[in-house]
Amino acid sequence: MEQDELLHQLVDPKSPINIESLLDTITALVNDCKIPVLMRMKSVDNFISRYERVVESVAALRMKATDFRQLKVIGRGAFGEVHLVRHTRTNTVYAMKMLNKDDMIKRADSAFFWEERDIMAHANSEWIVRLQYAFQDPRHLYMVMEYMPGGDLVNLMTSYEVSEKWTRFYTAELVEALAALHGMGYIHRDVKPDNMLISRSGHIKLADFGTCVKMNANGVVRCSTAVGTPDYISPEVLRNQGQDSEFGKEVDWWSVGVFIYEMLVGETPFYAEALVSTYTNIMNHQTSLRFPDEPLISNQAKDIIKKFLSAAPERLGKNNVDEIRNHKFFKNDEWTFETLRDATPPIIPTLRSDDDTTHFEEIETRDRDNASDFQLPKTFNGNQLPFIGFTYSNEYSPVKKLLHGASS
Ligand SMILES: CN(C)[C@H]1CCc2nc(NC(=O)c3cccc([C@H]4CCCN4C(=O)Nc4cccc(C#N)c4)c3)sc2C1
Repeated sequence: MEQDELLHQLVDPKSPINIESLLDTITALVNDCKIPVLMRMKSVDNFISRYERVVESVAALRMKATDFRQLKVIGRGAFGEVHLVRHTRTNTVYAMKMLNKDDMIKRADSAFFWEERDIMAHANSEWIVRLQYAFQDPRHLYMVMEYMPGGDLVNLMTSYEVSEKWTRFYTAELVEALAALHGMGYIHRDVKPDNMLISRSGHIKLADFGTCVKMNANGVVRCSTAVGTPDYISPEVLRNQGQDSEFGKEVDWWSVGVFIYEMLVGETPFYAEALVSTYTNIMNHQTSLRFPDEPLISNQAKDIIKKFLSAAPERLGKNNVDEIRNHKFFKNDEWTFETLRDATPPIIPTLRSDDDTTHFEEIETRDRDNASDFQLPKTFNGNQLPFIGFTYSNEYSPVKKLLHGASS
């Protein structure tokens, strides 16, 4: 029956008209209309006086920032920070990413977070950091994610001399994580050690999906803005910067080649003082790729690096992931790609408590005086509209229980 179909839309986590999205909508509308200038209009004033209290009471019942105790800043990006937090009701520790809505609106960059939210919410993969909740208030978006107490691989590389044995393990896990992400139809575009985090067990997961993009039916992406960090960016993404270009998931396999080189050599293969020289080295990778005499690198390691750092049409992984898994670099007597998850990782983080942050760099708290740089808009700008539908909870929400009873 039609009502049943509608009922199911209300509780489907992927529906744009599920209950969370509808509550986001009424909240956004009130917040965008609650402007003195606008309320001089009768229709706006009547709407606000009917809904302002309702929206306030709804906000008090929904998940909010004060439900979490801030413990420590563990990361910072262009539009926000990640904090280690403790959910007061359940006492559980999470990593909570906060993105500043004002900055995103000002920079007209308020759509990149959808891929990150959808990937972490629906991946259901041991290789991808999990999204527990997503919520928002008039100033920020919040993503409550599983805490990865081992820190990122940059921190590991600066703390240890990484052997080929370790590199083999972490590269194999990265290959499986990218295979899972590509399997969901996404390209990462910014694969680098900063985005590989170590869990309590010592296995790694991919994080930070802001640069991800969905492939089209024939597995390519038409997109000109070159994103990604210079050192890891592939030549085809660089070459077609600006023009409309097509590229596929092989851009991520290029970055794996850079990653292997960096773990074994200690610096990235195309690094140069000036950014433009790094770009030149990447474009001329056939000639610029060099292996130093020290440290000694095995032939199979050099071979797989060269096969990843090659032109897109003949790059390793272009046809399928198995051509990567079968490369002799991964041959070893401790694990296979099938048993990888049960293998013992090189480093199992030593943790004194569930909120131990010793594996994260100290980050100075930015004393942004928010009050000053947030001014109320002069008229209806629809500044809250880009964020409608962002709120997510993977738990069986009370609404679902209520509706489930009704529709069964
Ligand atoms: C230019 N446009 C198009 C967009 C391109 C993509 C993009 N990504 C952004 N991203 C950000 O603004 C941002 C904010 C906080 C932290 C982080 C990462 C970078 C540092 C750590 N981090 C992160 O996500 N950490 C993380 C994630 C998950 C679990 C744990 C733990 N434990 C830690 C990124 S802003 C922006 C603009």
